[in-house]
Amino acid sequence: MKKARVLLKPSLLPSCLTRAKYFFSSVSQLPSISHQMETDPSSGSERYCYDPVLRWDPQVEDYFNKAYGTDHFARISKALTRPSSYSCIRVNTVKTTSDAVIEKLTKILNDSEDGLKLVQPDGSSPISKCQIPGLEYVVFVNGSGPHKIQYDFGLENPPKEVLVSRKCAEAVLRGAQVYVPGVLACTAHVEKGDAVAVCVAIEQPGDEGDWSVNMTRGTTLQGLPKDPFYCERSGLYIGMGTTMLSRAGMFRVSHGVAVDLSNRVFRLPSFHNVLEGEIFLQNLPSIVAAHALDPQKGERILDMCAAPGGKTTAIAILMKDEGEIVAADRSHNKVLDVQKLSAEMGLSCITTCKLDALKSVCLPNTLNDSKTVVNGDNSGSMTSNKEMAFDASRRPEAEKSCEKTATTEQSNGGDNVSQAEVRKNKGRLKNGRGRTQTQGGRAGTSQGFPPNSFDRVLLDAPCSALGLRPRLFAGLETVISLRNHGRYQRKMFDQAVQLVRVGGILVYSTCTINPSENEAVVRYALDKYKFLSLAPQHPRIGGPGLVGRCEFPDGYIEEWLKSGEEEMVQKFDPSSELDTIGFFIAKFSVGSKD
Ligand SMILES: C[S@@+](CC[C@H](N)C(=O)[O-])C[C@H]1O[C@@H](n2cnc3c(N)ncnc32)[C@H](O)[C@@H]1O
Repeated sequence: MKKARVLLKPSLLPSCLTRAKYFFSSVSQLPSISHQMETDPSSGSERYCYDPVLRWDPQVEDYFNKAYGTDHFARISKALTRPSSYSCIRVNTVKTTSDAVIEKLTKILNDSEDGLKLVQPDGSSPISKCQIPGLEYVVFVNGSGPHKIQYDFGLENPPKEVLVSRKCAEAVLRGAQVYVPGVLACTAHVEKGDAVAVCVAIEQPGDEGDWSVNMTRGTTLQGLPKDPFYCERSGLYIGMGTTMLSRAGMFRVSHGVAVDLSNRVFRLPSFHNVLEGEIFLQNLPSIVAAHALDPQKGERILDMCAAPGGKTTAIAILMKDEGEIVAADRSHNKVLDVQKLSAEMGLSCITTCKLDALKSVCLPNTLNDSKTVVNGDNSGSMTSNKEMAFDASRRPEAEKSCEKTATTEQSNGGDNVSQAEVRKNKGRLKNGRGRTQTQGGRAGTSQGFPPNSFDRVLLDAPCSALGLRPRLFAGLETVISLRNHGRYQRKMFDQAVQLVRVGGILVYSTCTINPSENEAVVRYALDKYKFLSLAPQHPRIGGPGLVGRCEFPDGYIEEWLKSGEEEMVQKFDPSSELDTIGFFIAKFSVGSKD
């Protein structure tokens, strides 16, 4: 067995370890996930193993190599192909406590076969409470891997196989089952109950610089070198399991588990449908982003790109469900997801609306034309509005009329309504239709909000998502598309900055490692809006941002942070000891806008 590789530059270790000190007192028993697996060519283990190489567009790779250094980027790239070695659970403290959740999860794991596999080498529980001050409501469940799977076949006698899509494999590596829609191909004559090796089909380069899997669903595999995708599957085996359906069944039915993957390269518990409403599976940096916003009870907060509502609900819990959070998203269906999650978690301070973040600011001359509607889902928050620091009733009538929130079509048919009607509806909805009954329905459209109408704004921007783990393919992003993400985010930022009141806070976050969407957006913001300044974040467990600039071969110059700014942001590096997704958080204080 080769030795585990050191994942951090030695010079970075002291500061990272200080940051990680609290964290690691709870996640200290994690088996290393950087072991290279033993190989034995004669047994086919070079082929039947998990050792993926993440493919990038060459220019993107070049850009990231310049930004991070070649060795560091190679480590990031490798880390992205693996799941984080633990699951992070945010406890809904409005409903329960970490201790109660730990007790319930322990029982659930003890009662399940899979739970036994998670018990740590020293026999201790894989479940622990986060030790970072202020984050005691976060619970970790350690997983393990990569495990060497005994496929028990040599090259002469290949295993029966099920080939799954990349998306399916990424979910399976995070602990999901292999569901029927994810199956692309299967060996001939597979019957229900057969032992199969599960491998993944990853996009391959085409003749015209395109990428595709190029395989028809239902393809028959023989396990022979003449199989389609034979070479490409090498090193892409994610486990061994038992088929729940015959080959014919897998391609006939539309849903259900295709393979019970009992022997996995990575073992992480699945929390699907577990303790619904009491817990939420969320990456640690996302929880930290909600803390960076530092929401206070009674404040009025805008979450501009809120769906599915992970951060919205985290913010609501930090506010003890007192105040008003407007959770907006461009997608109608996704807004319904936020409503559903809020209801499930029993949070009443969340108002939802469909709103394009690029049109979030409604200017005074549009106010007269705008429609005002009531969000039945927000009936609870209407009550708590009375206590709000930024009380809607104290805002000018013109400002209030700018808002139009969820379920409105149901209450007023989407027509313009008077304020009196609005208030009447609020009361009716509060005592009438239950929150969950609004879910089936509709998300109202907002016309935007007046400038300076929020105490705090979170812009958790749509991004290239190049920090998400595990990721098995990254070839579609080009330097141009990466720049375009940054452009889109800057436009959203232009809106966000107008909506925060003087003295308020704006948090910008992404789940990508791409500096064009992180440091370059911060540079843009600080250079354009002189009234913004970077604010300290608590807790600060991420690493520093990138200082400097990048000159591209086409002459484009991208400016990043200036010296002294790097420690004000949090950059979560997937290859660091924290073992999180790649994530970026910048917090801005809004000074006088004059
Ligand atoms: C990174 S996700 C947000 C995740 C969310 N904050 C959470 O923690 O659960 C980005 C979201 O932005 C939304 N989005 C994309 N473009 C948008 C736009 N122009 N206006 C509003 N939302 C947008 C997407 O629908 C997506 O739900």
